[in-house]
Amino acid sequence: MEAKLGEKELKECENEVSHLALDIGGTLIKIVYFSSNSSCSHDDQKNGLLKDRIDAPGGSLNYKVLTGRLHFVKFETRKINECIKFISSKHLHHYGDQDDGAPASDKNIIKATGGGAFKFADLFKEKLGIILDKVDEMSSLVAGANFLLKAVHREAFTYMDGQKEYVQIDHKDLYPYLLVNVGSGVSMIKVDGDNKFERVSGTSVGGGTFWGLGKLLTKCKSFDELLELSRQGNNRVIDMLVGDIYGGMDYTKIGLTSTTIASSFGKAVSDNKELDNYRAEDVARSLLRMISNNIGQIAYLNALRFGLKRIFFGGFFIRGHEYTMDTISVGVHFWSKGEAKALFLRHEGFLGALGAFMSYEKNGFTDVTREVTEQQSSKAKNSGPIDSSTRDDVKDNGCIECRVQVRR
Ligand SMILES: Nc1ncnc2c1ncn2[C@@H]1O[C@H](COP(=O)(O)OP(=O)(O)OP(=O)(O)O)[C@@H](O)[C@H]1O
Ligand SMILES: CC(C)(CO)[C@@H](O)C(=O)NCCC(=O)O
Repeated sequence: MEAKLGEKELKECENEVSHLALDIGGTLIKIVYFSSNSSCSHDDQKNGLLKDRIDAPGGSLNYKVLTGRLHFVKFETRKINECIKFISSKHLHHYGDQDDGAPASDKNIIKATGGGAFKFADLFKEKLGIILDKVDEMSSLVAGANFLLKAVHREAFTYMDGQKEYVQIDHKDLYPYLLVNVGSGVSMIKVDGDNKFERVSGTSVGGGTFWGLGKLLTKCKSFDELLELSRQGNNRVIDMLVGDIYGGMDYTKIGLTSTTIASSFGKAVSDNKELDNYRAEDVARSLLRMISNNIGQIAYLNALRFGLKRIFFGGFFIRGHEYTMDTISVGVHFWSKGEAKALFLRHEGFLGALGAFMSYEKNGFTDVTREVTEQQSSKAKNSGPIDSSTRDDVKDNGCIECRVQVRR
């Protein structure tokens, strides 16, 4: 489902929109923007929401607090013109930083990350008159992940044997962790703190590989169709299992059961079948399992390399898909003998865009995380993070209710 302007969106145009950030990837463009319902009330000030600003040298007078929603929208990069139309129709391009000293044509500066911030800079200038202010992709991913993990309640969860369990994140015990962003390609980042990280590995066998090969092998027209097919398939039809090689037996000595995949797609060698003789469902299932297993294994090896116990998986490949998450989790559990844990994020695909959004902090937004956290603490009288109350399915387009502090 791609974004289209509906009545709801048009209504939102009436709200005050501030700050738009983009993550333009190899396959998908992710957009995050904030729309406010109202400015902060006197009560909010009494409740201490502005306390830090008031106490801070320079005071709070330069800032106002807005309550509203962070919106998440995505488009396919190959349909970048639809994205540009969307931004234009909602007038989002007016909501970056204003460079008052610049000539009129260069006034709107929008934070953007991902390779497309470089590749499409001229297109955005030409079509929307905006300058893309490039934010490093890796630091955006890390900033986005840290923000979600610290500020958004019920953001991280484990998924194993069909069981989803939300994980309460202890802020003091968050670092270090491994962030595995599965986009078109895969980046693995060791995160040690706010803006403290190192990209320790990567693999080109990622979401683009699954979608690209899947498209060729099954003739699927959309990524979701391919995922749906995979749900209905049986990988044992094409994958060669240990039991296929060992006459139905386990290879106990090295810890392999008869049902372990010995060779992904391996049965196709001896089956004497053409592609058409396989069900597309089974092909899709084997492919998803192969890619997910491989990512899980490389992630685990990197966690082992640095002694990391928690691995957070993000990127749009995950897509909240049960079988993908299950395969990755089982892989990490199997190889680490239960020592390491795979965790997933509800806003998995928007880490980079959120990180770019957070980078307005220096100029306009300040302490978004804290404001979001404080909103809940004033509501629920505890110091935990907010319940993100995501309205729609964040797999596609959605929003988080929150409070942000912006420069006047
Ligand atoms: N609607 C969709 N269309 C295309 N791919 C999708 C869709 N939904 C999920 N995906 C998966 O998500 C992947 C892209 O994920 P993501 O947006 O995180 O990466 P990207 O930013 O485009 O890539 P990169 O970071 O490598 O430049 C695709 O390769 C595909 O596996
Ligand atoms: C090139 C990027 C960082 C672009 O997002 C991503 O697609 C990626 O991490 N690819 C894997 C490249 C590699 O490390 O082999």
